Amino acid sequence: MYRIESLLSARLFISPKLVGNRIFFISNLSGHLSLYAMDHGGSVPEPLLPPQIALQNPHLIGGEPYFVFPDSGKILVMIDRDGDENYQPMIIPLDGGFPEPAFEGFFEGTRVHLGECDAENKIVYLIAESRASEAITTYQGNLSTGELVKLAETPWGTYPNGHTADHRRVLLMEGYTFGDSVLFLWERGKTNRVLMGKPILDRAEGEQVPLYGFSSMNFTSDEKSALCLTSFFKDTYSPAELDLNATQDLHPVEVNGLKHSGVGEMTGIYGLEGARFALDYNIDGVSWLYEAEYDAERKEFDVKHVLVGEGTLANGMLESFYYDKPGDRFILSFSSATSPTQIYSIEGQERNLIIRHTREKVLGIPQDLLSDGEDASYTSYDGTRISARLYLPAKELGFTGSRPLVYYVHGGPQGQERPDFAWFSMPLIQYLTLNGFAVFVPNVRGSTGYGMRYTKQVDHDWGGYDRLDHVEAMKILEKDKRVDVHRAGVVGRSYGGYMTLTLAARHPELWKGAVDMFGPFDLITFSERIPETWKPYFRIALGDPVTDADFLKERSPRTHIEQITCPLLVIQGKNDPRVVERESHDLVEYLRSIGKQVDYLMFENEGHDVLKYENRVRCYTEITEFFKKTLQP
Ligand SMILES: CSCC[C@H](NC=O)C(=O)N[C@@H](CC(C)C)C(=O)N[C@@H](Cc1ccccc1)C(=O)O
Repeated sequence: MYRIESLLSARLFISPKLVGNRIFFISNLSGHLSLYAMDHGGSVPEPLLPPQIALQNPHLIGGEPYFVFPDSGKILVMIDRDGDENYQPMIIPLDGGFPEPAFEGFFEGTRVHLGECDAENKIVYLIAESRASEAITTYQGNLSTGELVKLAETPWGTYPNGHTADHRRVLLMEGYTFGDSVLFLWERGKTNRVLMGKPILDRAEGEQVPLYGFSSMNFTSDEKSALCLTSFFKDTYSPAELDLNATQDLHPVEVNGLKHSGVGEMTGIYGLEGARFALDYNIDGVSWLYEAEYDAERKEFDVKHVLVGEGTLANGMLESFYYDKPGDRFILSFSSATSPTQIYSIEGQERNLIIRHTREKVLGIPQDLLSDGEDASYTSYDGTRISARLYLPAKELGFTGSRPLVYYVHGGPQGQERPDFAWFSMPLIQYLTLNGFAVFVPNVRGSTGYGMRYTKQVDHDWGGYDRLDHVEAMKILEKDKRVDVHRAGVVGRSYGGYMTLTLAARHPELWKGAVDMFGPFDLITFSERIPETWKPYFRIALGDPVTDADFLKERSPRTHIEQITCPLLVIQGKNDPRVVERESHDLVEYLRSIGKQVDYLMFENEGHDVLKYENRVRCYTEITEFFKKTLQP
């Protein structure tokens, strides 16, 4: 008999930053996420925020969760209220304290994201979403003077992505849907100029434009061009150099000396110092990070060191890393399917000094009783390769016979399930295998991690071809004697919750139980209830609730839900701004009105996640007990 408390005793150690002799990090040491600091070399972590403040999961924030400004003796930290995602930039002293609004409360009433920060010049970039209209405004802020300069305001939002050393020129990216973006140059005192792409308002009705998939913009040392990541030359993304004195002038850049092989994407280029960069890759979910030097003449990167991907830091996921320029060191958070998040620093000129700063463990359960998972990729109905993993109970647990199946669907939809102990799903997967279940985790079309074309396939097709990939997976799993597909349950959060409802309603013969965590039930009401600033994106990526009403109705779980035959458990956070509580409430009320079996678990102090310790214990326990009851392991 294993307890969920064993898995949850492994606390999160994420978003570390190394400043002088101090390691700053976010952790749930107290039962909810907060900000801490400890000495490099070891000391008892000190809380930097009062105990009643709970931070959001950095993965959901979209931008920096906090930033340290040592010379000003300040930390800028993004704080919401119990998951409502109305983040406000707040200031605390370097050694902690009660947060005060930054910029004299200028951002009150908006939802703010913290973009790039420059500790030396005390410059920050902030993106403020209106809570009343479709307007997103981008600012450059000076923490020393309190000055705020407006860089742009659009319904789509522009995200600062690279700046010159003096911050007089900034690259702004306006994104419409995944990969479809336009790059602007902001220059102090001048009108914003398009560098790459065609702004949406200049496009003819139905006009097809090239997808650039831009990210990771970095000005080169001479500031005449920018290095960036793009899908323009390679579907799985590659570096390119953009001439800033011209328009639409992009050149491919090679990378020499990579050590990994396999299917995946390049995911980031980060300027370290001068011509030195960190290059980030995601190879079938596993992280690789290299240190490389850029040769501007040859337009090539030469890898100097493997930072993540080999040795201690192999076969797992890099949650985040931070480069400490004065100390020429890296600090990072890394986890795998069977090992919780740990903070490591990589030091020394040869990058061969790897120091582990935490000793988190799953309490009382040997690591070999956890499941590494195995590759279970398959070919779908139209020949598309679908990446997937199958987590089976460890042999030592002594389960015999074919195992009942829990089918886990990730969210986004443009997300990816990775060997990531920091994310909600991994403790659940491990707890389920400890209880005798097989857990199947696919990354169907629409997921990130397998190239731009793969990811784009779910745009304006929610519950379409991706649904059929799931149905196909169930046919393939039927042939695996280790798995009993006749005792199968489905679970997912957010878009995964939507897909859970869709699969349970449209393919009722496949399931004996379903758990929907905050999934949209009715795509029209869902679209009307999301924050105003998200509506322009969802009108394209999902469908327009006015002009595409018939399509959205056909793709809504509400339209098919009467066909559901298995029991359903619905889980929801009261403060969720993305899929509001009303959406799950409507689902539960409707199912009860037609006599279907449904349980409702609603957390008063959660948003689009389940983050607080007591809630996590309850959530994982209820999901597992539900599947024990319905699938009989
Ligand atoms: C500018 S809108 C981005 C919305 C974001 N989707 C990103 O691709 C998102 O919040 N998706 C939700 C579903 C939606 C509200 C119906 C979602 O599935 N959330 C996931 C978390 C996640 C967020 C972003 C990217 C991947 C996963 C979840 O909570 O599991």
